[in-house]
Amino acid sequence: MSQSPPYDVIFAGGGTTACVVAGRLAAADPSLKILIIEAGKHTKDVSTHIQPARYFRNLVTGGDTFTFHVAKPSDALGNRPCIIPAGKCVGGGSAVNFMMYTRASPSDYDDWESLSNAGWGAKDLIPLANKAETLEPPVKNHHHGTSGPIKLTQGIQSNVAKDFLAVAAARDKERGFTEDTNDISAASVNVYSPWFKYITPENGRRSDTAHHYIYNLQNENLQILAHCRVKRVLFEGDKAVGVEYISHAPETEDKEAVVKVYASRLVVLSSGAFGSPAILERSGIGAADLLKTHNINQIVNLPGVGENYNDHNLMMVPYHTTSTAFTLDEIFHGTDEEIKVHEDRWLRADAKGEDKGLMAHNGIEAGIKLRPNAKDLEVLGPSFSKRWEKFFANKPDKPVMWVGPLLAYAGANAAAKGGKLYTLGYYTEYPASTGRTHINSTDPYANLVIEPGFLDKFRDVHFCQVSPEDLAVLRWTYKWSREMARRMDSYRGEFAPEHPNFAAGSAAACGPADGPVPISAPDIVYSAADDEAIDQYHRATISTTWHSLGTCAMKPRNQNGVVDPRLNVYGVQNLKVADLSIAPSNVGANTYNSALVVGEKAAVIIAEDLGIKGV
Ligand SMILES: Cc1cc2nc3c(=O)[nH]c(=O)nc-3n(C[C@H](O)[C@H](O)[C@H](O)COP(=O)(O)OP(=O)(O)OC[C@H]3O[C@@H](n4cnc5c(N)ncnc54)[C@H](O)[C@@H]3O)c2cc1C
Repeated sequence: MSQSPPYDVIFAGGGTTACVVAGRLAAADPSLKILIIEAGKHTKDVSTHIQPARYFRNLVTGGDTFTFHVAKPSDALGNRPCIIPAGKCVGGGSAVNFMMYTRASPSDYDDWESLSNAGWGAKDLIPLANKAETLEPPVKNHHHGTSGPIKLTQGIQSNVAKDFLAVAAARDKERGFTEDTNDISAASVNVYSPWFKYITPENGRRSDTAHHYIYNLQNENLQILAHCRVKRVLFEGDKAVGVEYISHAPETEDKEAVVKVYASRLVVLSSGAFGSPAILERSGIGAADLLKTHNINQIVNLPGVGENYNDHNLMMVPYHTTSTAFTLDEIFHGTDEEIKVHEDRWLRADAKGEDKGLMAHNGIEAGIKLRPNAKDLEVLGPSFSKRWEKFFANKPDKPVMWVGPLLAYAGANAAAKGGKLYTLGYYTEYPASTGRTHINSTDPYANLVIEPGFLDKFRDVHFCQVSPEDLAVLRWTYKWSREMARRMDSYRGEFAPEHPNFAAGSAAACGPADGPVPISAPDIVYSAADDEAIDQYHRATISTTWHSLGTCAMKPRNQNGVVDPRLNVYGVQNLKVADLSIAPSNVGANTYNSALVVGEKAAVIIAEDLGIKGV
């Protein structure tokens, strides 16, 4: 065991939120001694992170910048263990994500505030979302930031995305069109829209928090230890005084060295929805029974730690397309030589000021935050109506699903190789089912016990019922999105291996096609057997949307809360959590933006606590 000199503040985890908080504090008070301890590697100027279109290949090739969490097999998913990847590198999720820009609905943050969290409502947090971003040129609604560190790209280049919006305009006049579905008003939900991207327009680089809050600072008092995994928090009595970590840094002579490092003012856990509750449990903060099972000395009995796991349920449904369709297939699935052509163009363009081409793209340019209309609610039927009435009906800014085209095939089926495909993606914005994550051992490298709860309802040790409302919205959206897809000019049929297994002769049978059906074509009529095939398909296929949150919930302690509204862990001193694990309930959006918001808010709170001005 070795010791090192004290820091003022230590961050356990150097992901999306940590970079925002540490960067803001360091910029406001350059004398503050900050240490960030990150399990993964540095990402500064690393091409596979900064070149946007690389993201899919990073994910499927199982790169070293992810932790691939393996969940427990579940009946609801046909006994399948879901794999839930999370970013593992400086910048965390922001350095590996799909760069799709979306903001939570105002009512999501008001829901957070209503759980005794004064200062966490939409009126408080939307200004912080604006503080984090730059949208240039600004859209007319003035609901975006114009001088924040995180840069956004607008505009549609792809014929596939244009086709999607053209079908919407011709077929679904009721829902309409907006230039900006993230203008934080209910009027922009259930309306088709172009989709912004977390890509810097001037240089075609990913807009992550590592480069835009941390790597751009020249400050020797802000140190980052990469390749180091925090095992537990160190306490003197009930006061957090530091952390113990294991170093795997290539420069460390004694690999596996266990190091203690001390913070004189604050320890912040920022290891994400899986990492932060695990560190708490290994430190003796969690449910008493669990701590006892693992022979961990109990510091605080806090049964909410690791509970309240939330995510979204994702489907990626592929369609054949034309040889002239604008897709990223060559970068997603091509050979190294094919990819190099795109990389060379991206690099060359810097010098010549030219367009950077496909490498500067994320392939997501249009979509809708979808709500069912009256006719759709009839189709959705009684299994969804209770949930609709209770949760959605009076909150018109809450979407039920997100739907939009991804300009590529996002699967691994060899039969798709060499072909051109696009995907219609959809995910459930607020699944009724939730889950949990807990440690299985005191070893920080051991797998966690994760029950994400996808499609599970009324789950206890004896009984599991597949959530009828979650299945109903997925079934409805498969049909809805297929009607959109088959009218797009770029449509050339379904990629059948990744659609439901409809019986031969069914009106819903899938396969290649010569072209789209007319806009006015009748919708496909599905039989009861077809519906069953769709349900089986969803149970066999749905996955994480990589939007894990909620496992150290900011709620009252007697409601399974873990942190208070100033992000302090209940029952101890000098210990906060700052990442998406603190979200008390789900948000109807991709979650990078909420991580930025939590980061900006945490920076303000910590600056107030430490007496730092100018954050
Ligand atoms: C593949 C993928 C695609 C996504 N696509 C989008 C998208 O298009 N749009 C969008 O809005 N959102 C997207 N997201 C979600 C978004 O990126 C995340 O919600 C967000 O980054 C989470 O931020 P966080 O700070 O809570 O955690 P993270 O950014 O995950 O940071 C946690 C960090 O802690 C580190 N850590 C964990 N345990 C330890 C330990 N014991 N010791 C030291 N370090 C530790 C991890 O390595 C990680 O770097 C995506 C996420 C992923 C993974």
